[in-house]
Amino acid sequence: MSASAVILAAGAGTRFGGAGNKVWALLAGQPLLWHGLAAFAACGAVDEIVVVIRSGDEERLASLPQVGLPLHGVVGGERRADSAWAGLSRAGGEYVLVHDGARPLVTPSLIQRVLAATRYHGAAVPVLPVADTVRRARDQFLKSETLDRRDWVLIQTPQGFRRDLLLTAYAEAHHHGRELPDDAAAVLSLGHPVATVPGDPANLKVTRPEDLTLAKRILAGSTP
Ligand SMILES: Nc1ccn([C@@H]2O[C@H](COP(=O)(O)OP(=O)(O)OP(=O)(O)O)[C@@H](O)[C@H]2O)c(=O)n1
Ligand SMILES: C[C@](O)(CO)[C@H](O)COP(=O)(O)O
Repeated sequence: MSASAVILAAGAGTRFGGAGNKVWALLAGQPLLWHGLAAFAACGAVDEIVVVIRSGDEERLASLPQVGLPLHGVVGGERRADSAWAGLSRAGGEYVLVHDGARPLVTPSLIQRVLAATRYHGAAVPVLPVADTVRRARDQFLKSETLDRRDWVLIQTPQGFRRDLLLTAYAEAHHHGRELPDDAAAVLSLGHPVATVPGDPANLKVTRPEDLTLAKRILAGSTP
């Protein structure tokens, strides 16, 4: 049963600031994107990687050190969902794992965990419990509304799906003009269940500059 990884690297990196797309920022001497590619190659359960890049990044992608799996570069779109669709359209596996290129600390064991649950349930995502109180706030002041955190989880990637299911879900979402924060949202809107597996607190999304500092500390094995 073949599996493809679709790694999304076509964002603008607006919140990260600075020049260029954050997936090319260096972590331990290699771009953030490369670390994710290496983890998928090391997991031993994926047959190919589709890397979704911005137009103009083709040479940069080709110049990355090889990771030992076939890499196919495709150009992404304006929104994350557009890029996921572009990657999905190139993926050939029976199963697909869609991953943020901005999550460099994904591990082979997390990938294997997601893929095993995906094979069983058709759709699976890694999640973290919410440790802090979650309360609505506006204009720098708290509102009284507080969520029961036991009912909520934080969602990570990679998110795994049967490829035919995710293709149908994205086609439907596009047809209805739905905004999709992640890939699971498309599948959930079909009414299909999405299983959860334990995520990894270290699998952070590098969103702002301080996240890169944290990722460096985690990789160096020091206490954040
Ligand atoms: N049109 C887009 C938007 C996002 N992504 C990718 O999706 C992942 C998660 O997105 P996010 O963290 O929001 O990245 P950016 O869109 O680059 O950041 P920002 O929203 O701050 O501009 C990133 O790996 C990003 O490269 C993508 O491939 N195509
Ligand atoms: C897919 C995701 O990483 C799950 O937590 C998240 O939804 C991406 O959000 P972003 O605003 O595109 O960073």
